[in-house]
Amino acid sequence: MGVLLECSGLTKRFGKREALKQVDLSVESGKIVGLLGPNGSGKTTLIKLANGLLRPDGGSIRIDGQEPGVYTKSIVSYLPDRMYFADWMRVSDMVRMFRDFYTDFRLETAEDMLERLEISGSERMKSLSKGTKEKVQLALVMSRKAKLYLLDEPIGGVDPAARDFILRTILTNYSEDASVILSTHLIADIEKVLDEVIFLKEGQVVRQDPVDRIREQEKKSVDALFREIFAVPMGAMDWDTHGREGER
Ligand SMILES: Nc1ncnc2c1ncn2[C@@H]1O[C@H](COP(=O)(O)OP(=O)(O)OP(=O)(O)O)[C@@H](O)[C@H]1O
Repeated sequence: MGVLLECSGLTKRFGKREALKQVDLSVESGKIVGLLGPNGSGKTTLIKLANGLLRPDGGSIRIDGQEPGVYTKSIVSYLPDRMYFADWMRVSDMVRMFRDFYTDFRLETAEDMLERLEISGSERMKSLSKGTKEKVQLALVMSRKAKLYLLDEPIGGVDPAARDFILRTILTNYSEDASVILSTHLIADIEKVLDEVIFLKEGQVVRQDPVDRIREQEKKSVDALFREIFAVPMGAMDWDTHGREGER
């Protein structure tokens, strides 16, 4: 299995803030990888760089050997952290848009998934709940036969029962030589499907390991390890008796 995503010295700045600092990492094809880290650690920035929505300020990022561009967009299926469609559209319009846009779109897969999720094609996006909109988007993104799926918080807004369906959807809808990179805060829910994890802290990779190795070496779950590495010291905040943050 070859390397599908490779970052070398990857750096991204927003003004004076360094969102990513000299990131080196590689992801092989055939893996489901969790991109994990606290708020502001650089997960979305990395995903946007991989998708060509941002340009690096230093270092490089390559997908299937190429810098993000026309070719990589044809093999990457991207679920953004925010909605990007017009509210007036019906679900069926969205399906049609994906079918027209992407030659690798599998119409039957999309229709089957939406049916299982009990989402009708005639529904207007604006009439759907936030979680249902997310399900529609994920169903469409996973219906492409891509080489790399970049999913930014794919289960953030959906209820626990639907999360399992979505995880199974992710597992069953990518081919063996494809990879999935997903960011999430819901580690306990998702770690059972992950092959590897990448921990990001303040724009740097602090750990990249297969999940099995973490369980073997650390004798704990990824969720427990994450909580340990990223624990916020109790003394960092003082709370007064009314539950408000106290003055320090
Ligand atoms: N467009 C922007 N302009 C300025 N700063 C930005 C911009 N996008 C991201 N940042 C900053 O870059 C850093 C990394 O942000 P990013 O959104 O990648 O983090 P994240 O790990 O995805 O966070 P979260 O878990 O909260 O979604 C943060 O400090 C953020 O404030």
